[in-house]
Amino acid sequence: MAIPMMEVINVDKSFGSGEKQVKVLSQATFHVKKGEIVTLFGKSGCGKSTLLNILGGFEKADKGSIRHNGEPVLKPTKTCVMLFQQINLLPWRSVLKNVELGLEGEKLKPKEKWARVMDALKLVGLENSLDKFPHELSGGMQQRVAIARALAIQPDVILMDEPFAALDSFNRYNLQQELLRIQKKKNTTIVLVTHDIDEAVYLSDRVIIMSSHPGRIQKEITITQMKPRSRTHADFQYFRRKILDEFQLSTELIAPEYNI
Ligand SMILES: Nc1ncnc2c1ncn2[C@@H]1O[C@H](COP(=O)(O)OP(=O)(O)OP(=O)(O)O)[C@@H](O)[C@H]1O
Repeated sequence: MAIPMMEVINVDKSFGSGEKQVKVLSQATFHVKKGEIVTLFGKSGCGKSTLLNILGGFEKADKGSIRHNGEPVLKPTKTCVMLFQQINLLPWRSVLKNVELGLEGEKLKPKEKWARVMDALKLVGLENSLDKFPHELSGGMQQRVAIARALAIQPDVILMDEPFAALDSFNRYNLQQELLRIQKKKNTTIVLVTHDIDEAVYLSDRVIIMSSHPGRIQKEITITQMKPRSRTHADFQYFRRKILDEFQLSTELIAPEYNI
């Protein structure tokens, strides 16, 4: 059997010490295959971001192991990049320079660097906005720049922590659609954190449901509806309901935009 792209095995994590110690993750185990979009889904505070940070090597697990292509993850690397809800563009750098930032420190010939940056910018549809500065862009466009910066690095895995949460629903829907297009083209592996049920069902191949206090993997739900998915299709509603059922939320609550 092929080695999964990412493996999380029996991960425990606590914060604080003594009486103030709080166990945030317990025995978390899951894997992500190449080219999959896997979403960590659960209530606020259940440990989704902590688990994502551990996957990226930004936090250390107390117990258990994280493997990327079979190798232990001990620190952040450029093979696994993180995209945050806060977009973190440098305001004094143009779109082009912000995307180039991801390649700083890499030994690339100028021509190769240009090709990578332009390829990424074309993928997000910003190849004609090279000289614009972040304040001249909408929130959605800024997040596209951040996605281009991540893509230019050509990572194996992109970790996304609620990347579209700050956007209005039009921009969010648009970018979700764009993300699927880009992901399909590059067969990128994505691990996403969200508490937006629509986003989880629209994007994911698998949704990993987490319970709280401490965070555990409660269930994995494979979303078998064909992509691109219609949000109004009965199958889409079926998977939303299936996720809501995990939280014992009644079916009356399955209105669009419902967030856990
Ligand atoms: N560095 C830290 N030090 C102490 N406690 C922390 C730290 N990071 C997270 N926590 C605590 O761990 C718990 C899980 O936090 P985490 O951010 O992983 O949850 P989450 O599921 O991503 O929440 P949300 O959906 O609200 O972002 C929370 O109770 C949080 O306060």
